[in-house]
Amino acid sequence: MKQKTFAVDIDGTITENGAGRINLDALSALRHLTNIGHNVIFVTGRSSVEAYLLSVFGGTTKIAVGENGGCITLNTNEHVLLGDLQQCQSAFQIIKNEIDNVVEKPVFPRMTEVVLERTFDLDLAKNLLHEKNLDVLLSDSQYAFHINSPGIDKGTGFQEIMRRMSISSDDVIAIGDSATDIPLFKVAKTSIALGNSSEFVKSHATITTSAKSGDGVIEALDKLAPKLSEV
Ligand SMILES: O=C(O)COP(=O)(O)O
Ligand SMILES: [Mg+2]
Repeated sequence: MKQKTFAVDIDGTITENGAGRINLDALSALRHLTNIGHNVIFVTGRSSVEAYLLSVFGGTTKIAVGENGGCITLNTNEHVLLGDLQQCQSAFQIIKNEIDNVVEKPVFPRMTEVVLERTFDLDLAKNLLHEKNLDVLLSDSQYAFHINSPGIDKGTGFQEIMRRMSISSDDVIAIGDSATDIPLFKVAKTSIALGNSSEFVKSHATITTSAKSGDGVIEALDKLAPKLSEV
């Protein structure tokens, strides 16, 4: 069996969005895939350190993409910064000064991006930054809004891992729930949108599940099981 690489979102995929509680059956299924020789790599808007720690405690592949693609954690002391924090902070100041209710979300420290509460009109902020010729990226993970550097998203962040690990997109299976996962779907031959995804997100995936979040992960892996024997 050829080794597959699962690129797995966290919030809303293996957790219930907002609460952050892990679906243990889903994590157990991902650990099993790792144990039989596949890669299982978290790709999230959370910090890359949180994702790396989840891989350690969860028993999956010990490398992680965090900050919505802006940062890769390779081990406890090695982080690859793909985004530019200053650039994102400048954009944050601009929208904060001109739009009401633009506030930072209390999250673990970020090295490359700004994370905001979902308390303002994101399209209004996108238009404002476009008028000022600031091409940072604004996105909504359903858990938070993110300001990332131009060209930085989960797809480009994961492609850096694919390059480092010589992983072909033919062997990538992406699993996610929100708009921030669409760039990740695009670098994977197989992509899974969970039942809690919007119709727009589902339209970008090759597989959709009826079950939501972690239960949807299990549903999808059950569907793929015949193709996923030991490596
Ligand atoms: O947006 C976040 O910070 C987390 O969300 P994600 O794990 O679904 O990317
Ligand atoms: Mg998510």
